[in-house]
Amino acid sequence: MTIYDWHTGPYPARVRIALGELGLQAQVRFVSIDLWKGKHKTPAFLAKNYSGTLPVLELDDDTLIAECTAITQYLDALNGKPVLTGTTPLQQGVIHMMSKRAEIELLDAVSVYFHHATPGLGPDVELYQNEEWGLRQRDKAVRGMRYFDGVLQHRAFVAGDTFSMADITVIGGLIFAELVGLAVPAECKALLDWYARMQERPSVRNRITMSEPAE
Ligand SMILES: N[C@@H](CCC(=O)N[C@@H](CS(=O)(=O)O)C(=O)NCC(=O)O)C(=O)O
Repeated sequence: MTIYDWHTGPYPARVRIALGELGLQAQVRFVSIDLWKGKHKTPAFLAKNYSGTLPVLELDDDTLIAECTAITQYLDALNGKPVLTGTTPLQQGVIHMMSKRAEIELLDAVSVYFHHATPGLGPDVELYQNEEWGLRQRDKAVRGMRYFDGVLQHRAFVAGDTFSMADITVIGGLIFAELVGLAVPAECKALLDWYARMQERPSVRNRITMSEPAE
């Protein structure tokens, strides 16, 4: 399997953490796509992912899977014993809901702030920016942090009593928030305590050191 990504990216972190949790790192070859130079928007890469985003998983039969949730779902199902996306219909439903909510209310909101209300990837890549929209999404992301703080006041993990894909998506959101200097409100103690625990997981600590042959 080949993964096209950028080693420090928040969305790529989601798949790298999933690979670490599943012990699949050795089965993956990473190829760097330099999004700071707009290499994710070239015709060659758009042919791999219409959306022009990272990461993309390419299987040995040339199948291409984009979208972090889809890639995680595929990897988690490989050995028939899912540990990240749920083993019962109820778990699968709740994990998918909380992961999607983490995308909408936190991770994607921080991403829009980055691309629209900061220099983002630079003027050659950010061809359209709307600062007001970016600032609104920043405020939405902080509300999302408060929401997940409330969730984690009552449960050990984002979707229940075990670690799941939903935790990985919130981790991605907080990685992106750190990158853009968007601090978690100090009063969000449950979220901050949970994040400190998450950063102790080897899959989170070691995500960037995975072998990284540049393209
Ligand atoms: N919905 C996609 C979003 C992926 C995404 O936005 N990836 C970022 C990579 S990173 O910023 O996290 O490194 C990207 O390609 N951004 C480039 C761009 O949006 O132009 C997913 O979940 O995979």
